[in-house]
Amino acid sequence: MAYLLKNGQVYLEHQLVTCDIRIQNGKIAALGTDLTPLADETVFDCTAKLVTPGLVDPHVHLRDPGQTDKETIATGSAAAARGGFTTIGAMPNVIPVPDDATKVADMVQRNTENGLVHILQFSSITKNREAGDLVDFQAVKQAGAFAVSNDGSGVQDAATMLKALAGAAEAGLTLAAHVEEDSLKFGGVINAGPKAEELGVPGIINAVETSQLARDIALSEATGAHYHMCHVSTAASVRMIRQAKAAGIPVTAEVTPHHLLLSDEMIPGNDANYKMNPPLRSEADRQALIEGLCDGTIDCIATDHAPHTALEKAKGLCGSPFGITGSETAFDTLYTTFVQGAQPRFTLTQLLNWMTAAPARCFNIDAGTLLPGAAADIAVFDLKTPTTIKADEFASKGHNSPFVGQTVYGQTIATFVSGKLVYRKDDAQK
Ligand SMILES: NC(=O)N[C@@H](CC(=O)O)C(=O)O
Ligand SMILES: [Zn+2]
Ligand SMILES: [Zn+2]
Repeated sequence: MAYLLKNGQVYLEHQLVTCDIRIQNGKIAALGTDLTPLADETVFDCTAKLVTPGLVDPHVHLRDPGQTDKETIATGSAAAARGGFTTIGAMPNVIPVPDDATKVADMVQRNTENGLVHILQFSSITKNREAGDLVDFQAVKQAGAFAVSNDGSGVQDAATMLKALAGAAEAGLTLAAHVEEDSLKFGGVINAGPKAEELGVPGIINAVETSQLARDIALSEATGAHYHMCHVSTAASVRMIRQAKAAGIPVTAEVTPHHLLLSDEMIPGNDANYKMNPPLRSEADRQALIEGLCDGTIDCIATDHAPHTALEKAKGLCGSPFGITGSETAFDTLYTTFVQGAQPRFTLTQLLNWMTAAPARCFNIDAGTLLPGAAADIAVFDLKTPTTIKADEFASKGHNSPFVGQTVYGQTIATFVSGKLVYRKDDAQK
């Protein structure tokens, strides 16, 4: 299929320009004003719409294989497409864990066969994501892994982390770290603080994150290996990353929409849709995350889309698993609060950079540009029409989102992956 996207507000190399985009053979064929439709082209009127490189989300959980009651590659990638994402990184906490060349190759094939968007596959860092043997990083890279992570748990042993960083760097793979010191967790379910006391539930202290981050920064310095921190949640972490970067240590970091938008004070009660790992922290932490993103300490935004079943999430703060969905609410909630809101904190181009080129840079992904010759991975957003987030409209199987019921701007109108229309709002509504 060939398309001509007419007259959009196009995010092009860090600027917004009004222009047309010609899509031919899965690629951006031309940009220009007043391009005349060719005979084989379907014209899309994008007047007053935002047209951007498809969003890049380096951190999602697709649950497939192993927990397909929560999500599948098909539903998780459809959720990504509905959120405007065209490239996602799939975490390896599936069953079996992709921890060798055969299992990674199998995942890559499943992702290609069942995915609606480009799905990049993480291998684990250690065998079965457990203490013990490291994965053969060269082998999993050859099998198609784009990065390594034990997400869902931190690597508890320092020597293992040292060797993992050195090995991943040697193989040319980014190591993405879930940073959590198990011995300091003490059964916590939300942030330690007044809210946990009010609700009478065990709290998670900041040092669960920062104590391991301090170790990891030291190990990144010792090895010279690139270290990417997943879902930064505390002000102290931001400070430590800022210092590490100033010292020339090759650290990058991501923050989630929910840690930017919510603090533990906003937890309305015993509601598991506010339970995730790391937990929502204090308002001061939230403000530090916003500042860290704005000053370049935090490099990019990643959703940590973590679907769970309604049955599991009905079990309250203490009984339910950690995690909330994010793919379908990331752009509109962030845009509405931080760009379009009464007290804007980001420009639209900043937000788009953090959701396209910046994550692509952290992981060496070839995505996030609309220059001619690039893959036609494109999202079209409506910034003008308010819409209410409804769980029954999610493409994800997971309905565990604290943002349901919010009225937002920035809903996705259309998503193209390699020139193929994979999501269109009008079709979804039929
Ligand atoms: N973030 C979460 O709360 N949960 C994630 C695991 C993870 O990202 O650590 C999950 O897989 O459910
Ligand atoms: Zn994690
Ligand atoms: Zn995760």
